[in-house]
Amino acid sequence: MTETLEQELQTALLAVRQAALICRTVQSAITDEVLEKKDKSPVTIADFSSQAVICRALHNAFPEDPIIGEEDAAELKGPENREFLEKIVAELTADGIQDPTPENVCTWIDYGGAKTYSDRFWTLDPIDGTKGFLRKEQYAVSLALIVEGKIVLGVLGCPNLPFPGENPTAGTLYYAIAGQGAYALPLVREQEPKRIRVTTTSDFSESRFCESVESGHSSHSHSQQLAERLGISKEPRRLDSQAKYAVVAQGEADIYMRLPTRPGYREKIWDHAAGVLLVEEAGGEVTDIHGNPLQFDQGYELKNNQGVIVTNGHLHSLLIQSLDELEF
Ligand SMILES: Nc1ncnc2c1ncn2[C@@H]1O[C@H](COP(=O)(O)OS(=O)(=O)O)[C@@H](OP(=O)(O)O)[C@H]1O
Ligand SMILES: [Mg+2]
Ligand SMILES: [Mg+2]
Ligand SMILES: [Mg+2]
Repeated sequence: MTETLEQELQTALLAVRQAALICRTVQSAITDEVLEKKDKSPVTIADFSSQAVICRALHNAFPEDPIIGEEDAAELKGPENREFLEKIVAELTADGIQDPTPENVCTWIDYGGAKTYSDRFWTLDPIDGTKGFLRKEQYAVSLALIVEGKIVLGVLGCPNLPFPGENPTAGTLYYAIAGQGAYALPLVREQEPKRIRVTTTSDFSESRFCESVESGHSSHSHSQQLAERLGISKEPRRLDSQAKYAVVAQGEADIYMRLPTRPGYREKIWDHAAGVLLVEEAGGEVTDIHGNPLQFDQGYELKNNQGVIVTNGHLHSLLIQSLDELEF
């Protein structure tokens, strides 16, 4: 099946690159263009612009494919947010997108409105790590294609992760195809992709882990307890978004722990799908905190999973064993 994904890969790379460059422009200019969602989390002009351009591109190329995206245009349609919608329109106009009328922009965003599982669908996080984006730190544009419950293609745009040998502000575009490896290329220009691989560290005392910046997204106290128990002495690397998966996939850290902060929370598929394939294709391993595989056939949430553990593979089973002794 994988050899037939060339059109999907090219469409996804082009769309994520375009969206990531739009996000970068907005991030450099950002002032107070934020809406608060029902769950009190922030969403910006860049989140909506990114979802609009990616869904538009996917819909043009694959009109039958459902897209499970994080955002929707419901709030934008209210008169109280008309000015906010106009700012998105202005941003997309400045970026040379054709015909970004307010109606079209809402339609494009709502192409990402699928909620339930199907045999073939895309999942999109137009900006993962919106809080990082607002802090002018790390964030990612994340897109994955899931076929028969398996992630077959993942693309991750990380505008603030440097590509080795390039200007530090160049940013990196990552992708992986099931069975074909994980790759990185500079975000800003065409270049031969470079294969990336996880580390070979098998000793916790030499390992480094990464985790969320926000302790509301991943329990820092539990990861610290675990690190002490396993003899991990290096300081954790805290960064927002699926950039954490990229950092493990390219061997800059050995572990990414996402530990539940409350029992009822279920991880969203768009927060993980692209990153998971990237790490697996770079030779690493990803499960939930109980060692179970993440199930991407349960709708928009990882209903049957709790937390996420990502490693280079060598450290996985011991880490899961130690986690079993903690209470969540
Ligand atoms: N309680 C809880 N537990 C786990 N995850 C949660 C929780 N609440 C929110 N979210 C999701 O966290 C996404 C951002 O995760 P990060 O790892 O980037 O967090 S951090 O910014 O580094 O703190 C964030 O994604 P974005 O909204 O795309 O930024 C949310 O989907
Ligand atoms: Mg997210
Ligand atoms: Mg998001
Ligand atoms: Mg969000």
